[in-house]
Amino acid sequence: MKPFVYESRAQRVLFGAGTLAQVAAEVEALGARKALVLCTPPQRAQAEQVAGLLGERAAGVFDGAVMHVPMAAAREARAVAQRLGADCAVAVGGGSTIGLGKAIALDSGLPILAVPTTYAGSEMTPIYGLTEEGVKRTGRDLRVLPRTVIYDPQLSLGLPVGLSVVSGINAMAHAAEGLYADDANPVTQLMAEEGLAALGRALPAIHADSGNRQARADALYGAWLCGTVLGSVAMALHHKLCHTLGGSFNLPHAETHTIVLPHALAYNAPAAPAATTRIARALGAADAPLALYELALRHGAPVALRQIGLREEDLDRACALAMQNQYPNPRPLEAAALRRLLQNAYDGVPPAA
Ligand SMILES: NC(=O)c1ccc[n+]([C@@H]2O[C@H](COP(=O)([O-])OP(=O)(O)OC[C@H]3O[C@@H](n4cnc5c(N)ncnc54)[C@H](O)[C@@H]3O)[C@@H](O)[C@H]2O)c1
Ligand SMILES: O=C(O)CCC(=O)CC(=O)O
Repeated sequence: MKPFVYESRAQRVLFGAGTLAQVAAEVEALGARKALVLCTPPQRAQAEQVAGLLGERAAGVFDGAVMHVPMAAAREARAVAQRLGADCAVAVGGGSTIGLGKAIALDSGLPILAVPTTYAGSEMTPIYGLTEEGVKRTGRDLRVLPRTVIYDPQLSLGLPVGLSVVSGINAMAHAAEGLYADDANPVTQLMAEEGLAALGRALPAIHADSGNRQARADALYGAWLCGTVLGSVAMALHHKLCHTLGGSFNLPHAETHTIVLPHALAYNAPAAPAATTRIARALGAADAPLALYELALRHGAPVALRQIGLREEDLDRACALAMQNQYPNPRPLEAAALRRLLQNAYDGVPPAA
């Protein structure tokens, strides 16, 4: 075994059906007295329920979370938190809502308590993303890492099946890329394989029955592990492509991950054979990129960028943007090969190296 560094993160995690009932005690344990509850507009009722559980510890509900965290939304949320005298943010929702909490914490140091209701995994990372003037900027800062996470699978029962599948594959992307990260280590690789296997089992079961509580719990467990991997090691080509496509062309995040992942893995497979074998093993498949393509196709997820609103004439600009400020990647980025990858993802054909 090669020498390595593993940095653990200080977070408190409550996992299991009914754990949301602990939210007020957990806010108190953070030493906070006024929590601003964050959500998207469609999740306002869920956020109001959490505010009800918080009682007098609730400063209010702010429902301005938007995908890719536009700077304007971040500024508004920061101003509301300040105006209401909030000393804590409780983010009830997916990556967009947790991302809004991170935008507040980055500015103010306010602690975040995350209640994830999708499988994006943001609650386990010190990574934030902010979008301004059509460019998504990401960074790492320990101030944005949620201090407490409540994984209550009951809250994800209402996540539509389509969103559940793409969100789960978003999490799987964190683990898959984590397996070939240049700073990967045996501990994160163990979590990555376990996370991939848990989601590989859970997503078909949720597709068959969205009310399957065991599958909902498995998916959250997988999201936890995959998110931890993302938060611990470097991202590579796949995440760079998704951030470019999401931030510059306003494509939906989890769907973009779902479509790009098989193609990014096929691009990297010749340079990362051990990681590719481990992904396949976790999924019980012979061919990792194809297994992920089929997981999406068989469970009703989009497999083509043209299906989610990208225009073919945007592919050249997407390729040029992805070549800028590259993330470390096992296979060097070649513009012509990357352009082919994007064309394949646009057309929705099976992945090819
Ligand atoms: N920083 C990180 O580590 C990290 C990791 C992953 C994703 N992200 C970010 O997260 C964002 C995407 O997050 P997402 O894919 O979770 O989507 P999202 O948070 O935008 O949620 C998608 C939609 O589903 C709704 N929803 C969420 N949970 C629901 C539930 N249980 N029942 C019914 N509706 C529900 C939301 O209100 C929203 O309308 C992107 O901006 C992405 O960049 C960040
Ligand atoms: O937008 C962010 O917060 C960064 C997203 C990220 O790094 C993980 C992802 O692309 O799913």
